[in-house]
Amino acid sequence: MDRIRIVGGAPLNGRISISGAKNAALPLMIASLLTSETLTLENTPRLADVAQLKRILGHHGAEVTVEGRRAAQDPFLGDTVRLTAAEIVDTTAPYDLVSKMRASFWVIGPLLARMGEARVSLPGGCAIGTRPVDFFLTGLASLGASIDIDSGYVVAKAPAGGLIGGRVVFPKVSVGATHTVLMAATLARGETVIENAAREPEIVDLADCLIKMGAKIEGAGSSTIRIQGVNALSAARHSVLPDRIETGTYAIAVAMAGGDVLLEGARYDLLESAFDVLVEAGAEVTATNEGVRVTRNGHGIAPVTVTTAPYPGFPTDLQAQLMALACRGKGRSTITETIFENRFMHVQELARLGARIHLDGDTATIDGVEKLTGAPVMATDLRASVSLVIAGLAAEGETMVNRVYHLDRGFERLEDKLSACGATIERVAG
Ligand SMILES: CC(=O)N[C@H]1[C@@H](OP(=O)(O)OP(=O)(O)OC[C@H]2O[C@@H](n3ccc(=O)[nH]c3=O)[C@H](O)[C@@H]2O)O[C@H](CO)[C@@H](O)[C@@H]1O
Ligand SMILES: C=C(OP(=O)(O)O)C(=O)O
Repeated sequence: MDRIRIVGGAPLNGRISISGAKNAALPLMIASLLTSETLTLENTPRLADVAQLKRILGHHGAEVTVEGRRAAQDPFLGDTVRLTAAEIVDTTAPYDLVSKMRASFWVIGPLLARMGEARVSLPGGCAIGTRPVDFFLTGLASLGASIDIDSGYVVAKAPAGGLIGGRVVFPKVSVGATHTVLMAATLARGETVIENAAREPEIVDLADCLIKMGAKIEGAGSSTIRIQGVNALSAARHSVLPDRIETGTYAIAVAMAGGDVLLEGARYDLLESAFDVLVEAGAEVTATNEGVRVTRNGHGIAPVTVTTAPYPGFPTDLQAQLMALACRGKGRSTITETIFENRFMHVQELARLGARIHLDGDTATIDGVEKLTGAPVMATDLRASVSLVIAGLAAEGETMVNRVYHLDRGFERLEDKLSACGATIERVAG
């Protein structure tokens, strides 16, 4: 299995091109199941999760083809993916496909809306908490679906004549449940109102694409989304939003290693809360015509106090990376995780590099150290893995990050992007 080898100490200088967002590309691809016509998605990142979802959509009958990327112009330019689900050939999403990736569970929304039935295995995904699906089930039930659990599968059936618009009130903000009910409601009869909807930019991106396909949606990006169901959706072309978590990750890497990097194609407006924290930590962050420029020269890293929250709050998907940065802070930082109850798997691995972190329930107290020292490490989820890369960039000597397949789920050619900016980092095949 491949590993990533890093020798720390070099600052980062240059340009990093930001890819299309994993967490936007996945629901957008799933939305292709809502129509028999072709959905064309530009700027789709090359990631293991995207490849896995291609397999899942293929299982349901979608033909997925990739128009070649213009590699000669920009090796990081995203793929244009064409998805055509002319017919749904199977409404069951089996365990062996769904268990590898949580977002694949979301096919339940389009399958149920278009075919009137779906049988979908309970999902897998990053090991960061129990991650139940109760909001999805009550949400779909509010659109008239009957729901049963049978041998690890959710069996959902729409009433005769299809789903019926309804009022869905989520008890807690859920990105996945909002995506799923939003997709299902586009083909339901009448009006659906989603209250306490997730406001993440990826929800807005999905809604924008659904609107291009003919859906009638108002309020995406706010807590209340209104959908008027239509009879059918049609072909559309849409460009996937830039990845704000990849953006934040490289911004934190620059804050950690020092240097001056232009994050090309990044959107400042998608990540203001995290940029505010980085400025507090001593980085300079500037929105430019080409993206976002991040620098840290001369100053040390100041400690931070941060609590993760749904958008527009500080994202849980940057919590591990920020913790790596705080390990080199001059003083005590506090990071509270409010979204997932078990998202601290990076703590014991950061400790291998010399970090001093104390965990108490949902709060980590980090006492910054003068130096981190390279070591072999291994992470059990995507963002935890990249936090170890960030720590390795500032550690003395060699850090070897094992189980790289987690990184490949969410970061496109991470080692190439960082080494182009002067980091000593390489993939070791094995
Ligand atoms: C592919 C994708 O986009 N993944 C993102 C998505 O995950 P995902 O959509 O799985 O996360 P949710 O927003 O649903 O989870 C938020 C919280 O709600 C809870 N919950 C959720 C659904 C449910 O039915 N019942 C329930 O209790 C979860 O356990 C969690 O505590 O949003 C998370 C929160 O921003 C991000 O960390 C993930 O990167
Ligand atoms: C938790 C994540 O992914 P998933 O929801 O697919 O497990 C993530 O992107 O950080």
